Amino acid sequence: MERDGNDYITGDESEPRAQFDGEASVLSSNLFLDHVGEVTLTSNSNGLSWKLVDSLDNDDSTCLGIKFVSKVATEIKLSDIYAVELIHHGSIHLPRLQEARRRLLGHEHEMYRFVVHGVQRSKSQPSFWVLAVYTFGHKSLQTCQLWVNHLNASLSRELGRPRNLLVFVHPRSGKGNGYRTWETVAPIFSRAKVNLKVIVTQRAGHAFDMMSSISNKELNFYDGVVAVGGDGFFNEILNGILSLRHKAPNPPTPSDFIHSVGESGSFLVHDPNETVAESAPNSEDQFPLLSSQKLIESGFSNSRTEDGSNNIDKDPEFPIPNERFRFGIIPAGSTDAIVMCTTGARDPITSALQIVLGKKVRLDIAQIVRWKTTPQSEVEPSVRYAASFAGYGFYGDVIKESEKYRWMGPVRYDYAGTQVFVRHRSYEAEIAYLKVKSEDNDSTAGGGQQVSRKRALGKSEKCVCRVNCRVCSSNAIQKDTGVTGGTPYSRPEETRWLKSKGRFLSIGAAIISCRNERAPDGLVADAHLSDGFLHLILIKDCPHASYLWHLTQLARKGGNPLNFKFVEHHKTLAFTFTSLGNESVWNVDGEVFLAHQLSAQVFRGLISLFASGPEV
Ligand SMILES: Nc1ncnc2c1ncn2[C@@H]1O[C@H](COP(=O)(O)OP(=O)(O)OP(=O)(O)O)[C@@H](O)[C@H]1O
Repeated sequence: MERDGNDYITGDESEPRAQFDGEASVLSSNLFLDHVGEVTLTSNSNGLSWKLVDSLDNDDSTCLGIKFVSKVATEIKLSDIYAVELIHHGSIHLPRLQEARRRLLGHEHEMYRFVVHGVQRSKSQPSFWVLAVYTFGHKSLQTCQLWVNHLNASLSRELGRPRNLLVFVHPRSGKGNGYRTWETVAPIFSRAKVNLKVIVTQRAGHAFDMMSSISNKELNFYDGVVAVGGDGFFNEILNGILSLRHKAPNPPTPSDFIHSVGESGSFLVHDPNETVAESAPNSEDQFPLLSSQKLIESGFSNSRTEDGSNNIDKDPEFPIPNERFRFGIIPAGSTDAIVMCTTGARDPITSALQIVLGKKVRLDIAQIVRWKTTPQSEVEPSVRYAASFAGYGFYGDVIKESEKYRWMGPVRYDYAGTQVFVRHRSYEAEIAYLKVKSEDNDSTAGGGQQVSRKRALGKSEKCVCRVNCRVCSSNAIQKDTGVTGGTPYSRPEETRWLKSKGRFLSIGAAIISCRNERAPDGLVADAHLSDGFLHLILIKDCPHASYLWHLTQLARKGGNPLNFKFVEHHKTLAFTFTSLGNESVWNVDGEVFLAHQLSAQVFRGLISLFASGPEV
């Protein structure tokens, strides 16, 4: 069958035609597409498109004279293709009419084949990405090979896709499925030809140890590190990388914060040359290593080799923030709030696809400095980084209680939550937080008049963080992060502290919305991935029934858990906490952290994740 003069002939005989369209080469030929029929396949700089050679060949195109538009995809963007591979000789399934005609003409059923692996957005749940597989066939191996080479060359020019990744698998994460989750997604990485170093952890702290001792040279070889596990496991890897490499001042503190070192507003910087003495790990902290570092004076960590020399001195730089290096998470935990906030789905396949396609979002990180573990303890600063949430009181008690029931799997949180709720404990504390300009007029800031204004504006005013979020890409607050970027509080005369003192059921600092299956909109629905703010949520002591109502709102899609008199919501950049009575523990990204007194600050967009942000 001839079409357009000599341009195209049937798939059985056609040869691919390459043309040059400006800079991009355009390849076109007739092939057979599995379950669709004979198509003209064309590739250009945007991707691949195909058209049925003869629509009459398509069984579905007409019926009793009524024309149907085919629902089968007719194109795929290059940015949605993650692999192309030649597969063995075999059959291509064709629509009945084509099949019958080919049989009649005695054409061979089997042909050479290649597969284009890509992604599609799920129609029912747009944040879920599903695998899309297109198998093309042709009688000539050469033709198939030409297409594979052509597409692979195009893919190799796609920017930002990882080639080398370090993968940590927590085999017992969540319901104990960590390893199985990895086995489900591993083929996606091998098809995409990503080189992997996979480490299955043997114990808590294993990933931290490896990430804190890996040389910068080796780290620079990788395009990123992937955690197959939950939020706590990701936190361990995050801390492993940042604890030795992030050079930053201590969080600012008000002048009467008794244990701040130096004058109010003066900062200490991580000094890699500082001498570090090891002390026994604090067994009550979930995090075995960070708390084991006794830090002298300025209190920051260091890395030393056996001969006492400093690893970092000899090592090339591993800058933080790092433009190239990204973190990935394949969800296998009990809560997986970070994955839900950054991909919109709690789905290992979606996460794996966003990693191999090299998606990128920036994420704010909170630096939490503990000054004392008990009222009597020495000033012993110890640093922890958090990506999603740090909470005290109810949140700390639940995580501490739930540790007793780890054997229950994820339901331990519901069980422990009920027990802690029944006890209804409150804790006396003083919080100081930095006033930021937006608190004066921003409808999202809570407390006092702002809360009533927010109530008046209603829920529809919430600006939820989504793909290509404008808030995250604006540079209104901090142009950059940390000391290099110059935080607004780097000039003490410009800072103003506000205080809240009393009995609290809970104190929470959300870095992101913390969406999860128990709280579908998260604790702070309009928190952003990289707006450079901490959302301080202070829940004052209140009657049991009121607190229950708050929790009910939290568990409801579209609920408004912050719309209560006993709830204060402050957007801030830094805060301090001092316990004044009986004590709870802190919950940092789902892990226990003991602190009688701490200071915290946020670094805008400090790290990047292989994720695209939630679609909805
Ligand atoms: N092989 C291991 N055996 C025991 N514990 C481990 C191992 N590897 C990592 N851990 C620790 O288990 C803790 C919890 O892991 P993870 O966050 O994956 O699960 P989770 O608590 O079920 O999930 P989530 O944090 O989402 O609620 C982490 O702090 C990590 O240090």
